[in-house]
Amino acid sequence: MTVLVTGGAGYIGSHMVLELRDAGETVAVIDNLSTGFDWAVPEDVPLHVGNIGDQEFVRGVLRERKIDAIIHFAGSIIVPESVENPLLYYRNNTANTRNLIEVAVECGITRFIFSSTAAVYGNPEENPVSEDARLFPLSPYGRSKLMSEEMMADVATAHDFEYVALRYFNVAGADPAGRGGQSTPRATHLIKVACETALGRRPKMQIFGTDYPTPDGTCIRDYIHVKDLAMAHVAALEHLRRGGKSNVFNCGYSRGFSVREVISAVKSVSGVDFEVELAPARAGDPAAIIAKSDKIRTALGWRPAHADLEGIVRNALDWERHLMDRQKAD
Ligand SMILES: NC(=O)c1ccc[n+]([C@@H]2O[C@H](COP(=O)([O-])OP(=O)(O)OC[C@H]3O[C@@H](n4cnc5c(N)ncnc54)[C@H](O)[C@@H]3O)[C@@H](O)[C@H]2O)c1
Ligand SMILES: O=c1ccn([C@@H]2O[C@H](COP(=O)(O)OP(=O)(O)O[C@H]3O[C@H](CO)[C@@H](O)[C@H](O)[C@H]3O)[C@@H](O)[C@H]2O)c(=O)[nH]1
Repeated sequence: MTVLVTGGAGYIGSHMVLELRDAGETVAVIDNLSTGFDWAVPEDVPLHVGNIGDQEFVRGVLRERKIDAIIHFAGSIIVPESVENPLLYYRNNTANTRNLIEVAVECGITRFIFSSTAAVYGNPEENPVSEDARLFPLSPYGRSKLMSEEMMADVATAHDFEYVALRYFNVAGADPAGRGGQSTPRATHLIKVACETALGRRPKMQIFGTDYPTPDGTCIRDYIHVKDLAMAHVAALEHLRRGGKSNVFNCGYSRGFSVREVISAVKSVSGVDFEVELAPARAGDPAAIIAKSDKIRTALGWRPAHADLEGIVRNALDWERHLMDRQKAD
């Protein structure tokens, strides 16, 4: 039986593929390579290049391989871009997920794991925020993911279909063994941007917003190592295979760092005091968001092993150096 990973050529999906392979699973990938890379998929893992919203294409892949479960990462991920182009997000994240689920149900695939996001909470009334808090996304990105969660709940009621929605907080870092990392050009994620600046790939970086109601005025986020996140999916897959029911879990460490604290960590780990400018706040950014994570620890037995900001930054910097060497060699 094969585990199908959509978006498996992207940042998180490619780590998932590595983790599944390490566990001896048979894996196949669907990716349209819009932000992913074919080289990020190991050569012995079949890569089907196409759109998850294209039902004929997906049906063909599901019929060709005996699929035991789908882990669905494919999507568009940038909060400010979703504010500028909401219809792109409702198509790629909501409509395409709908099309994928419809074919999954038609082909009798009953186990589905979905990449949701902390952005479904918006600005939480309480931090750390628990899964049953009020859901009030501030951006089309967050709403596009919340709609998918609601759709999956309805499908699970109507059909033989169980899902786990994992609400990721801010994913960062790279494979500690150096096999993968975040490779997107023009990335917008804080840790990646700061690492690029430390290594001279950008002349300077900006802090977006300095008068948020937080101790140092900058936004607070819960940064989770991509390897711990991949392990959360392994635990979710085991849960569904044991006959576990549909559920929603936060993926974070229950602690937050401000933008200034993250930049200090990158400066200290890299040893480079790079230039940082203060800039206006970005649209759609909540002030602070930290995961309550007891539910996934208790229900799925998830035990993070890389919850250390310096370690996350070290792995991210190592991957950035690897990308620079790769580009020099090309
Ligand atoms: N990175 C984060 O901090 C974060 C946080 C919360 C949730 N997520 C979610 O995790 C998932 C993966 O994010 P990522 O950071 O790895 O991003 P990414 O852009 O690196 O990966 C997304 C992958 O999906 C592919 N893709 C996009 N649309 C597709 C389509 N219609 N058909 C087929 N393939 C398609 C892209 O080519 C890419 O390889 C996304 O669903 C994202 O919303 C990410
Ligand atoms: O150059 C930069 C980049 C970011 N930030 C700030 O850093 C924080 C984190 O930003 P970023 O790394 O872009 O992540 P988020 O906007 O919090 O969104 C990420 O984390 C969400 C979960 O919390 C996911 O759903 C999204 O897909 C993912 O992009 C925010 O306050 C940004 O304003 C800066 O100040 N300067």
